[in-house]
This record gives sequence, structure tokens and C-alpha cells, in this order.
Amino acid sequence: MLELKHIHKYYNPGTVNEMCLFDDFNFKVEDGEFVAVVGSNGSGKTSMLNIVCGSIGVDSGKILINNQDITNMSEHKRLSKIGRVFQDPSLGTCPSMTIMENMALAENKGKPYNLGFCVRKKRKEYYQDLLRPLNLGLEDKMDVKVGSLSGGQRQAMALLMSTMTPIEFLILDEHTAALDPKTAEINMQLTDQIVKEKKLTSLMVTHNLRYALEYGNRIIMMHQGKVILDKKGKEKEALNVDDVLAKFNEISIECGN
Ligand SMILES: Nc1ncnc2c1ncn2[C@@H]1O[C@H](COP(=O)(O)OP(=O)(O)OP(=O)(O)O)[C@@H](O)[C@H]1O
Repeated sequence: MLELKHIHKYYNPGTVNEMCLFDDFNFKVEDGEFVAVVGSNGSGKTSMLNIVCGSIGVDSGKILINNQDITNMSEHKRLSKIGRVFQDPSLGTCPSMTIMENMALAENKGKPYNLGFCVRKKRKEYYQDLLRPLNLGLEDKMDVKVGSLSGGQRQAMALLMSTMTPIEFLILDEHTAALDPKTAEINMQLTDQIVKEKKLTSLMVTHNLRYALEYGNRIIMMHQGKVILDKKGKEKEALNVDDVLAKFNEISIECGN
């Protein structure tokens, strides 16, 4: 279980640009939940993910994983429990390294990287077995530099790599936003498959309302640092894209747009 308790977060405190994003923000994700996070621009979605991952600190409040207080745990340590995929495919893979090297790096996340090339060579078949179900032919390009792959291929690899070590949480930050519709769909199906197979508790920020409703078992909408809609199970299943759009319109009218 992941909990954000009484989170207060200011950006640029003490300056003319001071901005309070979270003012007593509370949010709980139960084990096994796949939460789709939608919301207006600037509502705090990415900031929330950054707070969970430890990429940014909080001014007060607590972050708990299975009742363990991780508020002061470094980002590096937290990432042993958390896998993260970003919108930009180049952030999840190393472009100057080959597919083989990237996979070896991902498998050794959190360990000193001193395994000999021979050891890695023995893993080649294992990595190829992992890549084959993607149906992208990557298993035949083990020595190709990742920088020469397409965005969709790299994002599929990023997804696979982020879940190669035994993580508890998967954090997806608009991970299909930069992909063409067909590739985005393939990556979403792959996400769903990995989440189900590995029973990962997941948080997925997306602006694609269809994905938010079709995938996962809970949807939240954020606005101005608050959760303004939270539906799961049958209540979520009963929602359609028009319902969610109507809620977006409500927010826009409130903001005078
Ligand atoms: N490093 C930062 N310094 C100052 N302000 C920031 C910083 N990061 C985010 N903000 C501000 O915090 C607010 C929330 O930003 P955040 O990126 O979390 O929103 P978001 O919901 O992910 O937006 P989008 O849908 O546009 O990606 C915005 O007003 C943004 O300008």
C-alpha cells in the first residue's frame, strides 16, 4: 500500500513566484490497484509522481509504503521498489548502449555493475525470450544501439526494463503520449499485460481518457492540487469518456475558461 499523508508542497518558497501546489494532500493506493490519473494541465499529476519517487521533496507530510515511512529515503533507494516510465522514450533507456547492454543494466538495477561480459553473454537468450513477445523483432537486434530504434520500440523496451527487477510499484508518466496511435495501443496492451502478470500496483498519468477508462481498475481526476474525482470497481466501469469530459468542462467553467 502506498500512502501520501498530509502533503504540503510549495514551489519557489519565499520568492515572488511562490506557489502552493499541495495543501494537505492525502491519497492512498491499495495493493493491486492500477490507478489512471487524469486532470488539467498543471494540476499536480507529475509532481505527485515525483513526490512518490523521491525526485522532489515535500515541505511536510509523510510518504508511506506498506506503513514504512519513506519520506526521507533517497530517490535511488526508493527505485529498488519502484519502476518508472516517462513520456520521453529517451529517458528510460541509454541510447549509446546496445539492446543487450541496456537489458543487462536494467537487470542489475541497484547492484554494482561489475559482471563480466561473458556472464552477460549467457543472459542473451534470456533477454531475447523477454523481448520476443513484444513482436518488434528486437530479439534479433541485440547488438544494435538503442538510440537507433524508433520511439515506440524504445518505450516498449523502457517498460520491459523498468519491470525486470522485482518492483512493487509501476509509475507511468504519460508513457504513450509521444507515440503514434497504433504504437501507443501496443504499448498500452503491453503495460496491461505486465501489470497483470507481475501483479504490480500502478499509477498511470494520461491525457488519453479512453486509456484511463479502459485500463486499470481505478480512475482519479486531479485539479489544482486536489483529487476531485475518484472511482473504482463497478463505479469506474459505469463511467464513459463523455462523463469524464463533462467533469473536465465543469473544472474549466470554474476556472473561467
Ligand atoms: N520544478 C518546478 N518549479 C516550479 N514550479 C513547478 C515545478 N514543477 C512543477 N511546477 C508547477 O506546479 C504545477 C503542477 O505541475 P505538474 O507538472 O505537476 O502538473 P501536471 O498535472 O503534471 O501538468 P501537465 O498535465 O501539464 O503535465 C504547475 O503550475 C507547474 O508550473
